[in-house]
Amino acid sequence: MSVLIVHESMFGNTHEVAEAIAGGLRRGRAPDDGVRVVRVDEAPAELGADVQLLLVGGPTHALGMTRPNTRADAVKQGGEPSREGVREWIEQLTPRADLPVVTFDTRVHVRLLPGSAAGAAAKALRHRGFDRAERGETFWVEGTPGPVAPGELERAQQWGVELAARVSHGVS
Ligand SMILES: Cc1cc2nc3c(=O)[nH]c(=O)nc-3n(C[C@H](O)[C@H](O)[C@H](O)COP(=O)(O)O)c2cc1C
Repeated sequence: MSVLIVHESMFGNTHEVAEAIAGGLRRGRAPDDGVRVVRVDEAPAELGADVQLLLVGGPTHALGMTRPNTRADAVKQGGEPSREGVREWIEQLTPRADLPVVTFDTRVHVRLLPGSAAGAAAKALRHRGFDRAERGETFWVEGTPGPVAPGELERAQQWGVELAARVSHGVS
């Protein structure tokens, strides 16, 4: 089994979460099996046949996935520029209806602030033809630049362990 974790991150928080999930997946699996963490602007538009689980993660911007204007805003606030985001990647991705896909995101914990990049990405993936795409977890950050809130990286790692078990049992 090979797991591909495609993620977008402007201040590094979603990247830390992606690495923690990868750590959990590796802990839950044989050591030399493939778990790859890839930035969205280096991710392939065609997924290899070896990919048996796809995780897609990104920061929540303006209640959903990032857009060019929200990314420009993040860069003004000190974020790293990115050629494209999860939204644009999904739009040109060759669909695989059979592939289990689980999304995740990062957000700030503000009361009554709705919206999640994970929810929006799962919907966009299903619309694109990934019939098995589902919304996964949200991980909290303490402000726009971060850091990741206490305990969230441990929770991400634990989630990775659970995802590994799910796939290796063939349930997904
Ligand atoms: C332009 C912009 C819009 C944002 N909008 C939201 C939002 O609607 N809801 C939210 O919870 N967080 C929002 N945030 C905070 C981001 O979710 C936070 O910066 C992100 O989770 C950090 O992840 P990263 O380090 O991987 O970029 C916004 C941040 C920026 C820069």
